[in-house]
Amino acid sequence: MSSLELRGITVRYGRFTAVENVDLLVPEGTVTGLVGGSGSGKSTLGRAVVGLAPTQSGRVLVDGTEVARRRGRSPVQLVFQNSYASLDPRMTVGASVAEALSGGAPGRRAPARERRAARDAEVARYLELVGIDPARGARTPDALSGGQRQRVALARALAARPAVLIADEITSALDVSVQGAVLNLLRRLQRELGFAMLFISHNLAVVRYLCDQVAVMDGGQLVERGPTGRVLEHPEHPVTRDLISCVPDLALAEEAS
Ligand SMILES: Nc1ncnc2c1ncn2[C@@H]1O[C@H](COP(=O)(O)OP(=O)(O)OP(=O)(O)O)[C@@H](O)[C@H]1O
Repeated sequence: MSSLELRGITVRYGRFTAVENVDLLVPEGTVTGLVGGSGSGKSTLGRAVVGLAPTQSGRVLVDGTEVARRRGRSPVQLVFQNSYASLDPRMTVGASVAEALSGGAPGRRAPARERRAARDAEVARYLELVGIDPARGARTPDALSGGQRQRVALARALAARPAVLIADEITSALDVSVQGAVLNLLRRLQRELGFAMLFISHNLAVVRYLCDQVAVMDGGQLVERGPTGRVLEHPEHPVTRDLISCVPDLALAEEAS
């Protein structure tokens, strides 16, 4: 089980401050939903965690150790809304997953044939884990549906054995019928593998389903955070109330409580 801690993260695009002094803890093996209006800074914060945003100041810690000081592969993986952005269009999806594998037996000294067989078995294992027939590993991303591509993007992220997964609107480009399947899969894998997850979404119903805690952003700042039930049923900040009032079922739940 792993945890993610952000301390004083500030991100600027030129003179514009997109994220300001954000502190956030995603406790061991739990899921925090990051919500907020369009342009509030959610994606920028997610990208800052993996070093893809121009972070001005702040620290990212995984299991109490600063990520920038760790050696080797990053313990944090990011999956985007656009699965095309996560996968190289020229590579087979099997090769994309293989590239992300975090290594392991057999060692460098093993014969090439043995190493290749072990790698292929690992790739098949990750594709199966996300419900993709390993035979599809020989295809390129354009030969898959959006839902299948997003599953492969997830397999690729998990193949790196992340301690932390940042999921940025990963189902919003999918049909509603496929969204449910991908969310169920994500919830099952998160529980089984025990990684901490920052789940960025504008869909509060999905956040209620998946997240232990919710953090609300507005204008680059965190304005409210707490256990999901408390935040969604008894919101304290006007921004949170506004977000909830846009979702009829959640608004009714709040009125009833
Ligand atoms: N590369 C960039 N250069 C300049 N400004 C940017 C860049 N990326 C984002 N911004 C600005 O930073 C602010 C936060 O954007 P961000 O994408 O993080 O918001 P968001 O909460 O994820 O929004 P959405 O829900 O619409 O995706 C916005 O005002 C946006 O225009």
